[in-house]
Amino acid sequence: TATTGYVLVLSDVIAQAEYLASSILHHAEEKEQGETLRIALSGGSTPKRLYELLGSSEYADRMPWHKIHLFFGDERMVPHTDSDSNFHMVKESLLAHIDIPFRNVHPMPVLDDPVKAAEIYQAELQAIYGSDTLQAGKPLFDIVLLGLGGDGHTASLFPGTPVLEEKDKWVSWSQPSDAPHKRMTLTYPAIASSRFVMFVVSGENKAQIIREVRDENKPYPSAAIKTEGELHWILDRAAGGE
Ligand SMILES: O=C(O)[C@H](O)[C@@H](O)[C@H](O)[C@H](O)COP(=O)(O)O
Repeated sequence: TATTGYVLVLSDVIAQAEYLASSILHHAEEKEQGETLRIALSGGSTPKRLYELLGSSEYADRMPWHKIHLFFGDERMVPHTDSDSNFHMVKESLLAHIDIPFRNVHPMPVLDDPVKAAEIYQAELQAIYGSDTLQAGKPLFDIVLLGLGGDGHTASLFPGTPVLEEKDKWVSWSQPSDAPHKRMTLTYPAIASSRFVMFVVSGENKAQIIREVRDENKPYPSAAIKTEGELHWILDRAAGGE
């Protein structure tokens, strides 16, 4: 079944972050008492502005953080204190500024053995999901935020890496040829078990790859992203063009 969704081009990265923050607030407020909103956060530089906005006076006290669980779509296998760590970036830009229950934040574990680390994170997801198998109609995530690399990668699903073939595991790892660190990542099946996948991409330097992924459907890892729900592209004008 074709994935439904839309492309939204906002005037700039500020409007892009505002749109996403208000969208996340809307989805959180929709949740009944006792229900939770599960968000898989993306790493890299683009979403930092959104995290800073969610951690700012404009949103920090308005968000029902007790209802929100934050997961990671991927991670660099470096200590969480390292400046290359996605957890570190999220901690600095968001977690340090909000009052969210500790148990609602789910960083990817970083171990020397990435296979073990992936198993631990999968077990954590399965415990929260309440089953070891993903079920149609029961999404693991409400929202999965994804970025887009110049080589067409997303999360840590890099071109030519074995993790692209993963059909069962929810979490796995990869060693991209040109990336300094091993990576841990959600797999296609885990990302697909979602209500909303939102590609958040900005900057003129991404305009070409977006066209190739979206319009020319070139076989990039990001072009193979599927979701049970809706797939949206939330772009700034520089990336999305007119
Ligand atoms: O850990 C990461 O690096 C990301 O999850 C990765 O998939 C990122 O989203 C893209 O590389 C885009 O990165 P920028 O936003 O920095 O362009």
